[in-house]
Amino acid sequence: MNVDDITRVAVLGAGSMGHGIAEVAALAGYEVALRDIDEDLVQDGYENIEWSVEKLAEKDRLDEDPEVVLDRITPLVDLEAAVGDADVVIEAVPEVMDIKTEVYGSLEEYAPDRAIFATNTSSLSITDLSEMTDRPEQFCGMHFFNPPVRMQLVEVITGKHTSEETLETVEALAESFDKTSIRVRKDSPGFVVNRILTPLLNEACWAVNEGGADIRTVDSTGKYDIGIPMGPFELADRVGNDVAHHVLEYLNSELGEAYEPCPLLTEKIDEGKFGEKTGEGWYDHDEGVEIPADAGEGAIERRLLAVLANETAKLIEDSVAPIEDIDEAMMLGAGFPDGPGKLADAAGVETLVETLEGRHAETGHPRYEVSDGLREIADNGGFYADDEGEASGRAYEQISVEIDGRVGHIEIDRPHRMNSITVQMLEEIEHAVEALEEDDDVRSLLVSGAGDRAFSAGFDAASAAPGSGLEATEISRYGQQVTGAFEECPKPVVAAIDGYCLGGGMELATGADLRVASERAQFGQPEHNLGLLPGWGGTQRLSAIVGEGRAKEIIFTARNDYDAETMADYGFVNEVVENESFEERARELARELAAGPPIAQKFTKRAMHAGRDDTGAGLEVEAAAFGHLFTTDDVWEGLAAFQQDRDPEFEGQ
Ligand SMILES: C/C=C/C(=O)SCCNC(=O)CCNC(=O)[C@H](O)C(C)(C)COP(=O)(O)OP(=O)(O)OC[C@H]1O[C@@H](n2cnc3c(N)ncnc32)[C@H](O)[C@@H]1OP(=O)(O)O
Repeated sequence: MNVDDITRVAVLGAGSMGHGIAEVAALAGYEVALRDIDEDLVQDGYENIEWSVEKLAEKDRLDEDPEVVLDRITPLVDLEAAVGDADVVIEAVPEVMDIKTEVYGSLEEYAPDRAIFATNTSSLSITDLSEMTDRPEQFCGMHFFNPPVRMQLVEVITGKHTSEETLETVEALAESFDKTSIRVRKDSPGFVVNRILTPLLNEACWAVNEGGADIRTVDSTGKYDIGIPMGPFELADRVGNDVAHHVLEYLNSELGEAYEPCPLLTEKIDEGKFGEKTGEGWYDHDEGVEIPADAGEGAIERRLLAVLANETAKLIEDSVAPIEDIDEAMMLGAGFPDGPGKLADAAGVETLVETLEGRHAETGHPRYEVSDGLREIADNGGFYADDEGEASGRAYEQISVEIDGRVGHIEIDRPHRMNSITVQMLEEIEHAVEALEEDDDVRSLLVSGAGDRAFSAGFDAASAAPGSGLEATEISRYGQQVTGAFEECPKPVVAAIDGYCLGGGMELATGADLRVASERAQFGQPEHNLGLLPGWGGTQRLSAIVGEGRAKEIIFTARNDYDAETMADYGFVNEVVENESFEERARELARELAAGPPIAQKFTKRAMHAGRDDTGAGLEVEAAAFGHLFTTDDVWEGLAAFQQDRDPEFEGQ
């Protein structure tokens, strides 16, 4: 079956995953049957979808009426009616073998022969499940992440009997759901994301169990030094300690003692402290979770990275997935800032091997045995090393650069985090602008954001940690320099703005000479919501374009929803273009400018910018203030409120 032949999708199980998957399928335009074993369960699932679809509409993220989406979903209890005419059946019933056996038995009886079966299991063998049916070649894993409507990743897992045609169709189906699929090429316990994430959580527990660390130190290391969105304990409380323990027990039974659950984790389970859902886990969630930004320890960082690297290498060695797919999966499925391969390369794979060897000598525990795969990767010079053993790494990791005729195109490329900007990305942008400036064949620059949700939502708030004012002043100065690089570039620069253009992202666009926006673009300088000020030139350069009155309005209101037409009225946006034709129009404009007179363009930019008041002095005050603000309680509050999705309460401290 081809993906174009699919019109009807049946989802079995209306729990949190089932109803989420049904919603995703309906949003993509499929007719969906949502089935569970009793009326109340199906109705609960359907009501959850109603709530979620309404939320999407409120956020302006629906192209059609919510009722139209909801009308595509039929809640049902009768299995035969649910699957009788289905092209694809996605099973998301509880992870209990007996329940699955019963479901697949009946399913085979009612579903048409053409139907593909896909299971959302996270911890059972795809091959075993496929063998419960008469169509194992039409059976594969389709593993979504929670909540499906928000999480970008789908692992498509092959079973022993799965045909290539089935895998390709399910991958295309995931794509039509607007998801990114990675193929798990072997039916291996935990697939990719859980296989890497759970040993990380386990290792965090072992670090505390051995008495050398407390949970806040470990979480501070994970969150602020490695840069994962939550500390390991914070994350375990979010996914549920019971869930993490269950996956570990499964890995332990299938793969051996290296996956022995840490006794401290087992204790939490015995005490019923499952995390957020029970109000208490590693943290007391009535009191809230506060993780210090500066309590990380290098030894713990190396230990966590070493375990990540070892697991990753085992998956590669076992042909479960190549490194590029593993890295992408961990970024999209677990919010890693970079994949484990990239993180390990940055830390030095050889160092991580030594860390594992040292811990193995000390404890004798099998989880520290260095896999053959990791040794080989270390010998080759890293996960992203070429055959000669030199780090080949792509020149850029967080942006992509291409030369299209006479236009140098820089694309900000972190769509899974709204193209938010890290210090590494600033370095890459600076390097790219310099390289394009020096390339005589390039006559104009175009800068845009990957995907259609954001040009950029600003500085990466997840990696920002209040603390050293001096460091923040430096980050501000550096951001000013990079956002100013467009201004100083002698060639004309066009910013192509689609989706959100906020904070540092808007400051980057401010540095461009012309701005083209899609109708759906949204602008703002929301830094005051975080207790900050626009620190990458926003207090200076925005006024030069829209005038001081408008600039103050934009900064003080801290809104994030200025629409493109309004920003065109304010003089910020030069052209607003229909969403569909926007990208082509931005390219066309960049091409037009590339045909202009380079010397006249260079001197025009220089003359116009030289005529401004003393922006240099203003930038210096901005950077000093930005640094000072990073030492205040208000920034703690602002960043915490963003991460916890609530309104901040500023005390002016
Ligand atoms: C000197 C420069 C300073 C600055 O630039 S300070 C930062 C200024 N920017 C902001 O304050 C904007 C922060 N972001 C937002 O308010 C919201 O996002 C949006 C309005 C842009 C979109 O909201 P929604 O449609 O509900 O999406 P979502 O679930 O919030 O975002 C999707 C994923 O993107 C991550 N993300 C968004 N913005 C940032 C950011 N600025 N830094 C780091 N991550 C960001 C989220 O956390 C989430 O990630 P997950 O799916 O893992 O939960």
